[in-house]
Amino acid sequence: MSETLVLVTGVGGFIAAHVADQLLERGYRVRGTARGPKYQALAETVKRPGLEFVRIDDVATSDFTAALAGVDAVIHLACPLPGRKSVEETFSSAIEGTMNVVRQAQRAGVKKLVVTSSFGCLLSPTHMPAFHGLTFTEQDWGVTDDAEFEQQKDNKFYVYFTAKIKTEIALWDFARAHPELEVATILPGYVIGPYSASFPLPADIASMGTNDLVLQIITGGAVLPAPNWLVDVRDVARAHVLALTRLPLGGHGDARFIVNAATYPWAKAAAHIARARPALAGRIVPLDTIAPLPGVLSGLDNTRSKTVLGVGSYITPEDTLGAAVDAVLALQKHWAQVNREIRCTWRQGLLKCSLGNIMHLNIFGQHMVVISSAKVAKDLLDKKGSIYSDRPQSVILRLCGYTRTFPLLSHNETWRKQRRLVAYEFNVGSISKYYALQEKEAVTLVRNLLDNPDNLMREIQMYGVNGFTFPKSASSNNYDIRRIGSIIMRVTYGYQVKSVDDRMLAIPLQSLGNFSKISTPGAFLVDQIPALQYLPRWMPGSGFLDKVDTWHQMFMDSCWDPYQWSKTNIDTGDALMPNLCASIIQSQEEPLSDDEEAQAVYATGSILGGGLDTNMSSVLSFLMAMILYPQVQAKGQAELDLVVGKNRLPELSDRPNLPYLRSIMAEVLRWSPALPLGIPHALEEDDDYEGYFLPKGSLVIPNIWEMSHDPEVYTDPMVFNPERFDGVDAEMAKASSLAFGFGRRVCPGMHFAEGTLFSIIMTTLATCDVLAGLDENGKEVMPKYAYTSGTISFPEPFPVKLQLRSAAAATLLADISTVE
Ligand code: HEM
Repeated sequence: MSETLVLVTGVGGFIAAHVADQLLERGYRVRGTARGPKYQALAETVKRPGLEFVRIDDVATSDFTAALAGVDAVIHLACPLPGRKSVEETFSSAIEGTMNVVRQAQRAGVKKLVVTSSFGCLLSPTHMPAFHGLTFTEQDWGVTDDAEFEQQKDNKFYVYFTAKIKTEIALWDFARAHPELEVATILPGYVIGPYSASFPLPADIASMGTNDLVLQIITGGAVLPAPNWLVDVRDVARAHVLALTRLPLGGHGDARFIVNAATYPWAKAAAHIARARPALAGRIVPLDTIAPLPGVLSGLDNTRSKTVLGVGSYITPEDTLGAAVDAVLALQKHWAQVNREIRCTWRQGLLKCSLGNIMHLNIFGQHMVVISSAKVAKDLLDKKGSIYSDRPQSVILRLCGYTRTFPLLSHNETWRKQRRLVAYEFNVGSISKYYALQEKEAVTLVRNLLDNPDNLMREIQMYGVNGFTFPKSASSNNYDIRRIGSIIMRVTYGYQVKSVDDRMLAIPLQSLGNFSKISTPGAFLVDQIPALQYLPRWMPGSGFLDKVDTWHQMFMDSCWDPYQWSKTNIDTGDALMPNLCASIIQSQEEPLSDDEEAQAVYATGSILGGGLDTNMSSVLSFLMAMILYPQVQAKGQAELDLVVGKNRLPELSDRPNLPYLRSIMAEVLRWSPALPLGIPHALEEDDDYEGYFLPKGSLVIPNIWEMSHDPEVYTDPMVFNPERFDGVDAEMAKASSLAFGFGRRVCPGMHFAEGTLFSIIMTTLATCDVLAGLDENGKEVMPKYAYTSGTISFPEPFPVKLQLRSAAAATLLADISTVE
């Protein structure tokens, strides 16, 4: 064994472990640094001749005297990946961490230093040049800009790459001032591949390295629409070791090395995995939904890594991807074995994972906390509402205007103002004034469905698939599914929707459809690279900005037009009373200021967005459940016959006397929550929960579907079984409240929503049998429990048939006037 002792910082990390392996194979002695618990685990489990460990808790501030004793060379790799730390900590770990090690090494007389840098040090931290069809060489440098940084400091990638650029500059400045030092830097592309066989496997996603992107692809997550300069971790480790052996290599112009196998976009990687691993293909998002890159991808020139370092030929991207997929699959198996089951399925357009009750993911540097237990959701989102009530901010949604409405506003004063404006109108004490309206609209829905049952599913299909496009040929009466939209327009603005083409509802619906498309994770690169919003309109890749203009205009019209109509018509009597808009306007002694008026416009605009699809989804789930569980239907009808009789239609005032119907409604909300993953919250401060560290800025996703299907709480959770509540309202409330979210962001329309849903349940069951529809051959088609993806989830289309229970029921339905 060689006498040369190399200090490897952050030795448990993805690349560092391979570096240590390769050094040992070449006969070097290795001393690895690791932090507290990691140090303990390494010292106890990794026993190899020539390898020792030393504990360093904070690379930026710790004393390295003991670590550097007798050391001949340092390979410095320890650095957090994007988003793993706050801005200050990222800078401190990257710049101070590197300089602390380098300064102390120089003082200790160590001459040879190899430092891991990044491809990000070759270009601006905006990454715009990545799409300009260039070829980067080691002569290229990223330039940082303090003013731009101020604008971009919420962008984790920008922060990370700024820190890396500053680190490399500081390092080379120091090297120039200390010519006795022999320094080399390694600038790899995205590093993926197998894990070292001699070190412990990563304990969680946060410590997977960039293999988390591979995990994301094979578990149906979004495919990163970013340049992918791809390189195998074994080649990157080899380059570090070769650089060490080749030192001295000259000044910074000569001793930087791009280490990269190929330019291989993530979409191509996804396509390759789908082809090479057919068993995984079904898990990968449909390839045609992956957003195209916004320009011509630039390349990295790796010539010098071959000619100067002697890397020779790189492992091919296909082999690297194969090894990375195997590594990730093995890791999942390993995690499962250590009794922490990981279940990842692509269902609702978002990564839905559960690892025990709470799971921390790090995806493209964005921390995500997925909560799958009602208790944890309440502990965090309810009890610690002061720090768990923010919303993640999306550039594309802001550009289109949607973040003006309070469901998407940050947890700030404007959100508070808007929420207050609607809270009173929809609180449990105020909503009874809308009961009559909800009852009438339920009657109209049932009547229209009896006349033409096909409408419901045909239109729902168009909503789900095309994003709320209206059928061009729909006749003016066929707007059953918009019955709920009609209720909301009536309640919010006092506006009676006149026909299927009524612009006052059609525009908001189209705007909602746009929202659905725009908010799909990963759909717009500008969310990853915010600088794209400033692209000049003539530039390739700026086409999305024209669409943004159209969507923005439609969003503004959808909020302002109905508001203006309502405001103008309060006094003419055309606006039907009561309505939310009138309540807001009339409750003010003075005319609203411009800002107050804008808040009223966006608060009322939020109601249609919040209350339409959610309620529609629940109504469809109710109809599906009635077809699949006829015994439940019969029991509900029996209760109605007993309590209400057959001589009148039920009313919302009957609700207290209809416990079985109440449990049907609770079971609908539990069985098929309309927002299976809720709306993500964002964490405003670092938090600790039962040993988990949850970093500030994390996206907190309440996995409502999992909570509502927890087998430990709900026996046979997939079975629609209202009996599970034993008629106890508190048990029903526990289940149904999950569907409406948590904490300060809890759905403000929940009582109103329950009124609408209950009206439809009771009117349908009192008058009709809900039966399976027929296919073109006259055969019954039983619905399947299958739901569309998207934030709000609908049952996949299924045919339904309503059949009048009696002639008396027909008379009762016909007798109700629906004209106000
Ligand atoms: C079955 C029907 C409904 C369901 C399942 C539902 C569910 C939800 C959920 C899960 C949230 C997110 C809560 C969170 O962030 O933790 C939410 C928010 C919201 N809902 Fe509902 N909702 C329904 C009906 C309605 C109705 C009828 C309205 C309006 C009258 C409405 C207005 C809103 C608004 C404005 C928000 C945003 C609240 C905020 O961010 O402060 N929802 N809803």
